[in-house]
Amino acid sequence: MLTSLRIFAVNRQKMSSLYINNMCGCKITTRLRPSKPDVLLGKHYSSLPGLIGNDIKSLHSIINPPIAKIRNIGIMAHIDAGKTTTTERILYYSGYTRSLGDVDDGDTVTDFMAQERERGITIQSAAVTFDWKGYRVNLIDTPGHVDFTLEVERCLRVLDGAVAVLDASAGVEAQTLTVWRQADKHKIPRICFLNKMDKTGASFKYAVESIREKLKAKPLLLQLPIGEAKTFKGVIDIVNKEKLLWNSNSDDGKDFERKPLLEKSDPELLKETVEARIALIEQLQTAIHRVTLALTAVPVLCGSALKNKAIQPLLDAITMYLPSPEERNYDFLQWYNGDLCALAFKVLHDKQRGPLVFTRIYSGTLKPQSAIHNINGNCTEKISRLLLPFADQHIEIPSLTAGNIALTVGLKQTATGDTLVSSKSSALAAAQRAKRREEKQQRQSCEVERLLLAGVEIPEPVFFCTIEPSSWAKQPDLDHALKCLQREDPSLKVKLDPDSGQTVLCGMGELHLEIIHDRIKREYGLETYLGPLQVAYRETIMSSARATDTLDRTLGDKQHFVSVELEARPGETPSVTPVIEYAKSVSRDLLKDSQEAVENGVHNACLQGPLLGSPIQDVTITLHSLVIHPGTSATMISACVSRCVQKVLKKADKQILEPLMHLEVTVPRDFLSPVLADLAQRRGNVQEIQTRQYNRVVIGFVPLAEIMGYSTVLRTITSGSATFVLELSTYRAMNPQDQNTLLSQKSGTM
Ligand SMILES: Nc1nc2c(ncn2[C@@H]2O[C@H](COP(=O)(O)OP(=O)(O)OP(=O)(O)O)[C@@H](O)[C@H]2O)c(=O)[nH]1
Repeated sequence: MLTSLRIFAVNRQKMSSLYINNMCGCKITTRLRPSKPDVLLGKHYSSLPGLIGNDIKSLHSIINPPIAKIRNIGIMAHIDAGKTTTTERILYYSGYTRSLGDVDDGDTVTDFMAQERERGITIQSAAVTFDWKGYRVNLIDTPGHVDFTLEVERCLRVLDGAVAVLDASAGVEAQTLTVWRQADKHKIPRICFLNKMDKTGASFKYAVESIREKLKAKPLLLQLPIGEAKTFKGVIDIVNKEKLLWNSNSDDGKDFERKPLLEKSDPELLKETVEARIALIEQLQTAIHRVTLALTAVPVLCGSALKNKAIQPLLDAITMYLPSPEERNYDFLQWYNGDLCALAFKVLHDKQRGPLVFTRIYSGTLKPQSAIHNINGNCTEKISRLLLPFADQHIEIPSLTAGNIALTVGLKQTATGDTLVSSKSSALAAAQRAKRREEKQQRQSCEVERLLLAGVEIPEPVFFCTIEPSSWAKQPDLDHALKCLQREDPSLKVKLDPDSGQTVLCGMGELHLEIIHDRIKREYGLETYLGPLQVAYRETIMSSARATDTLDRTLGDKQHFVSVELEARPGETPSVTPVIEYAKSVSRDLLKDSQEAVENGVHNACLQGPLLGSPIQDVTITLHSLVIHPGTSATMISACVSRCVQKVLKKADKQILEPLMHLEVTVPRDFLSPVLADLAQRRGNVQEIQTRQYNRVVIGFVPLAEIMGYSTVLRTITSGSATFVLELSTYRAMNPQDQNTLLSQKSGTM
């Protein structure tokens, strides 16, 4: 369909240098954009069979390509594996950028997005649309840092396929494993790209072996490298028995002679052979596609993004072997019967255009100037404009069908992770269909969950700190900024400290909170002060206790009377919220009206434990007796229960739980000793030291409280040669000595 299109060009503006270094050594860079000479496409590359010609931009004007021609893919990688460089090359070869960006020069598309941010126009790389040989590819950004694993997970849910970029000199690394597991969870077909084949230490064999051993995946080698490290020149296409060389000086390389079938001497034989060969290759490619979709094997390709080698075959593999949206089995689609069902997977705030919502359409059609119903928010909103996020241009379009990624303008309530349908009645009809087709025993909430695509579990934040504006007058502006940021990022929690009245930010890591702080300044122009970073502890009890409490109060002409007796004991199974039980002696009739108030009281009391005021977990509360006089308000019932729970928790043996982190440090062997000595001082527990080529990988556990600011120390003791990945493993009971030290510190007696 050809339509006249309105194009919003996103301005590129040169900005001054900004460099934020974070805990794990990954970086956000924006620097002055130097003008770079255009680099020619690899001349020796020839396309694989079965694909449409080279008219890369032809689909730019096609708004709704056939669904079979759509690929929604993501690139996942360990820090520094080359995700950005590979993305840059992909955008260049697909024709949407005219010069090659370089992460080391700070002039990549990602950088220009950060520049946009500096100007207050928040256009980030949530998704970039481009076309490759007749296919529409939506490349969805997946952040590489562990602080953003939630964001990775959210993005994975809108992908139909993914490319795992590996550093060929390191093979599978910690973060590759994490995102691989997440992709397993969402059953996403993948291909592996062994990048950095030009790098010293690059080993195709080693990297392939690590896929087999660490990812427990079956590698399907589609290519072999021609040379390794300094001698890397190109790849062999195993399926088509072709050499793809990017070095113009070595164009031969045939080591056996082949006698060609000639048109002149054997026309019939030649025709038959060509047909048979095409059929064979088609069959092979279908088989590769099939096993990739079934997740029984992973096609493996290799190349060097930095040296501009083997990116085009990677693009071909994306379109050939990764699935189209209609090949994915999305269970919930049956409930919608072709009606609109879409997922808002990223919300951005643009100063000019207001909230921009990136949306994946699963079924039905999205149209501007139309109302949609947000199931999570239970609200109806209007989309004013619909845009296609083509690289750095946003194209206004009249409609978009299932399988596509759209950028919507006008949705003011929608938050990241919300499910959008055409109307409330459509949501109800879908719920009815789900109900009818499900077995009767299944609970209503399961049905609703299935209808809501937003099934991402948000992990509890491990860090928190207070945040204050420069003056009280700015507090409403700060509240507004935090509200917007929370809509974008559900892993950011904001609460009010009940004692001090201060605003508290809770996040997934040091970097997460640093970035929030930075964004408040850049995007909302607010100077704020962060309090010291604190670890989110939890509390539990180690013994049972019983207590009673009575509340007898007259307010106005009303008398409120509650008497309660309850017991707290350590929970049998881990649970972050208290398990509530009712003894037989408690009247069921009385409970009918007061159960909600009782449970609110228990939950409120468990938010602040008696030792540090941290949330209580792994506890069971049993209500043994409850007396309520008629006319007593729910607030009074909750207040009495809450007070009694606090009393009983104080009586029991109390225990602080601290976050224990899983740590992986990759360090050159010469620096192993200082790293181990330093970890020993941090109450670290080393489980294993692996050999990875020239490096050693230290794997172990360390309490979060001991690892704050680790990046600076690690950089110093290893001369900047080590990297590390930190991830929450569990909450662990502190030993009595450490617990006493912590309590003394907190109470200021130390
Ligand atoms: N030798 C070599 N270096 C590469 C290659 N691809 C990327 N690099 C370098 O590796 C470093 C990291 O590259 P990026 O593209 O920023 O990697 P990334 O995975 O996006 O990194 P994060 O965003 O920090 O996770 C840069 O210094 C790149 O120049 C490659 O094919 N060969």
